[in-house]
Amino acid sequence: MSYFPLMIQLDQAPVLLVGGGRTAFHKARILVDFGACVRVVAPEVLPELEQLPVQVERRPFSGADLEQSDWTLVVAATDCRTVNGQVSRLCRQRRIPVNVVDDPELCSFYFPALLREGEVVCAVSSGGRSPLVTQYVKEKIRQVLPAGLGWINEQMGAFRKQLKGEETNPDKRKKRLQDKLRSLLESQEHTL
Ligand SMILES: C[C@@]1(CC(=O)O)C2=NC(=C\c3[nH]c(c(CCC(=O)O)c3CC(=O)O)Cc3[nH]c(c(CC(=O)O)c3CCC(=O)O)/C=C3\N/C(=C\2)[C@@H](CCC(=O)O)[C@]3(C)CC(=O)O)/[C@H]1CCC(=O)O
Ligand SMILES: NC(=O)c1ccc[n+]([C@@H]2O[C@H](COP(=O)([O-])OP(=O)(O)OC[C@H]3O[C@@H](n4cnc5c(N)ncnc54)[C@H](O)[C@@H]3O)[C@@H](O)[C@H]2O)c1
Repeated sequence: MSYFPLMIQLDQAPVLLVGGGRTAFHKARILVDFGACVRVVAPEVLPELEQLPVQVERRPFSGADLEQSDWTLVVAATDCRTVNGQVSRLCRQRRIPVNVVDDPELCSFYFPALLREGEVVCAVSSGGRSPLVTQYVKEKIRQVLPAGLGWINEQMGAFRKQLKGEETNPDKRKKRLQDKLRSLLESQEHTL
């Protein structure tokens, strides 16, 4: 079954990251970028990972790490399939969403390919089949996005909030929103 693209608020969310190497660093940067409170548990931790705003515990993973069952997400990113598998199994028992970087079958969530323009976020997944496919689709989408989409989105958000208090007729409101978006897009084209 395909994975549902859930847009979840991760600001201040507790996330356990098991592993401190190259892939863990890659995942940590994404999680930190979305405001997560990441705890890294690994015997070795890359210096660049340690320099991120994360909490580091220099030791091997222990089942006790999952006793604190309020993890929003858990990522298993060690180079040991046995440990990654153990993390996945314990998380599933506790119904904690888990990502396993070396086995798509053990993931209850994937990291998508991401495009961000301000608060506009586009996420692509290949269903775990091929990250290169997600990268390809992401780049194709990037090519067709208008310049200044983040700014346009903010302008639309402010206008929509103002309109809610002014226009009670939903059809008229939608028409004015469509006109506003069209004018913002045209104004951006003129600035190119
Ligand atoms: C999209 C992206 C998000 C991110 O992580 O940021 C992401 N991987 C990215 C890149 C990438 N990963 C790998 C390569 C090398 C080429 C290749 O293997 O194809 C490249 C390309 C590169 O390096 O440029 C290696 C790799 N990846 C996985 C395995 C294990 C396996 O499949 O067996 C192996 C083999 C490990 C080994 O060989 O040892 C598994 C997963 N990788 C996923 C996500 C999840 C599926 C998402 C989906 O549904 O597609 C999933 C299932 C789990 C997860 O990690 O969430 C990010 C692109 C971001 C961007 O560029 O925008
Ligand atoms: N999902 C992806 O996008 C992706 C991309 C590349 C590689 N990978 C996979 O990621 C895995 C890790 O690759 P890497 O390059 O990050 O490895 P790495 O050697 O750079 O790092 C491995 C990390 O695992 C830690 N570790 C080992 N045993 C541990 C334990 N018992 N408890 C906690 N931490 C432990 C080590 O201390 C180290 O920090 C590989 O299996 C690789 O196949 C996935």
